[in-house]
Amino acid sequence: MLLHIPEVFTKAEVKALRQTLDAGPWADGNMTSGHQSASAKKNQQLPEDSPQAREVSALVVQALNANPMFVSAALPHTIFPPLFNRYEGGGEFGTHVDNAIRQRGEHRIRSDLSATLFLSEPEDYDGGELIIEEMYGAQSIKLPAGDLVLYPSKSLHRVTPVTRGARVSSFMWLQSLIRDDADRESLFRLDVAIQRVNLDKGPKDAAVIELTGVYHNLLRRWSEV
Ligand SMILES: O=C(O)CCC(=O)C(=O)O
Ligand SMILES: [Fe+2]
Repeated sequence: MLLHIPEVFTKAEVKALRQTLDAGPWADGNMTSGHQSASAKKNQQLPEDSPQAREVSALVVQALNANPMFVSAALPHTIFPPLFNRYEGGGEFGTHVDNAIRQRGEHRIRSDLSATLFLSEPEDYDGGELIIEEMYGAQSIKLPAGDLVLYPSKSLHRVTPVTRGARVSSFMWLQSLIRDDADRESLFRLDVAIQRVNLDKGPKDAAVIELTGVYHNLLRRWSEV
């Protein structure tokens, strides 16, 4: 499932984050690539240990953990520290699949989900669409600054050349409590449905209580903690 999560950050927050990021020591983007994706990648990244990357990375994780739609859809186990990239002057990222395992120091995660948080407004650059190949065909994603797209790490994806302006974003991987995409999507849809019934009938309604029990019992069966 591919999910658009609006307004992870407000416009004012994006502006402040961008001020920090833009002052950082941007470098060639091939520092986090696997062998195949390195040949496909033409962009810049902030070194993960730079103070700017560390500061904004922590804010991104904090905002995501406080975002109910993100938590419900991703059911995060561990979010690998978000990174930052910039494409300009024809920069692009050819078709690739993300590495299955990410390691930093002694932390190792399996990448179940990938996400891009857009930090440039779409009208400020041409190109830079994130094209994700899904079962039903390719989806082209270009979101307002502050919005995020969440997608299964197993999907082939690419970023089209940026021919005007610059596209700055935060990109990240996470391990989910639920490894299987279909199981995770079912839990998300069940949660959304429970919230709707809850709004309609209130939290003491027998159906809401029963369905909430089913949600937690499925989570208990399927989660890896
Ligand atoms: O820039 C993006 O939106 C995606 C980046 C990406 O696919 C990657 O770094 O693996
Ligand atoms: Fe990727």
